[in-house]
Amino acid sequence: MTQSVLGIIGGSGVYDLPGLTNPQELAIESPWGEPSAPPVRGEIDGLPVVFLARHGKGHRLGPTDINYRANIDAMKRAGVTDLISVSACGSFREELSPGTFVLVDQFIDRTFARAKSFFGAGCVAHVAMADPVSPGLVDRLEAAAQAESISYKRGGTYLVMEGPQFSTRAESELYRTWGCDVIGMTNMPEAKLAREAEICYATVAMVTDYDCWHDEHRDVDITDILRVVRENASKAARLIACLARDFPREHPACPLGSDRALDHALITAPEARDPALLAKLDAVAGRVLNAS
Ligand SMILES: CSC[C@H]1O[C@H](OP(=O)(O)O)[C@H](O)[C@@H]1O
Ligand SMILES: Nc1ncnc2[nH]cnc12
Repeated sequence: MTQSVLGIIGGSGVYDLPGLTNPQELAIESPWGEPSAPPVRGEIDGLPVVFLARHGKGHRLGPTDINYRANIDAMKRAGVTDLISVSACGSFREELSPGTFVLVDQFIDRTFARAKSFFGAGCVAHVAMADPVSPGLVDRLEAAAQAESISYKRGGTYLVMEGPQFSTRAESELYRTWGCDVIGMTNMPEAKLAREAEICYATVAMVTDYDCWHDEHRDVDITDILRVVRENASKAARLIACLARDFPREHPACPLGSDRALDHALITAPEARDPALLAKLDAVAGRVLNAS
């Protein structure tokens, strides 16, 4: 049996987790570099919870500067089995107004300046990403949103742009024609890396603005985003507290197999593997590497 450890990655405006009892900074060293901040481990109603501020203390890091590999590796080393991203996002739909929480189920990754895999020369792996979000986690987030009377939408496609500049109007219109629902700058490669690390992943995308396509709303700016995020922070804290309270203490097997994503993903023959890379993969891929 694997004990559940709930991980929370807090995005813009979410720099700590009120309600975490006995919080302690973990001094985790990752072979992938520096995480954005030391993960903080505590408990909510007896459930172990690990919080990480994605942009670091004082929002030190922009979306391209974040070491996504170090963050996910650190969460894996902290024992996280199930990971929730709490993120600000722009909306591409009239009905997804600021304040709505979107439980996204798809991503389009338009980022281009980030390390996107733990694997590569010396140990190649290809994990499935058709369904990037763990449906069991979304079920629990939905139940928590209902219990807390938080306005939410289940399902939606999150376009991940490189940033840090917001979209041009032409880009915003283009993403709408693609059927995207929301836009942000951080959930990729985070979701891909969580999958490689066999951690179940889901996103709560908190709508803060209408980007720049809407005739009757002014174009997105940072002041508006931070105002809405601050208004939403207590809702996000209630959602997480409710999720944690009702979360199974034994990690439930992911129906998609996210938590066993490496079972058939490694393609490099054992004799062709690079020992230096294998050493860095001890946490992320130890389960399968130690078995073969
Ligand atoms: C602060 S405005 C843009 C910034 O906010 C979102 O960050 P996060 O996903 O960490 O909440 C968005 O992705 C951008 O990085
Ligand atoms: N409109 C927007 N574009 C990209 N990232 C965002 N984060 C919040 N709003 C955003």
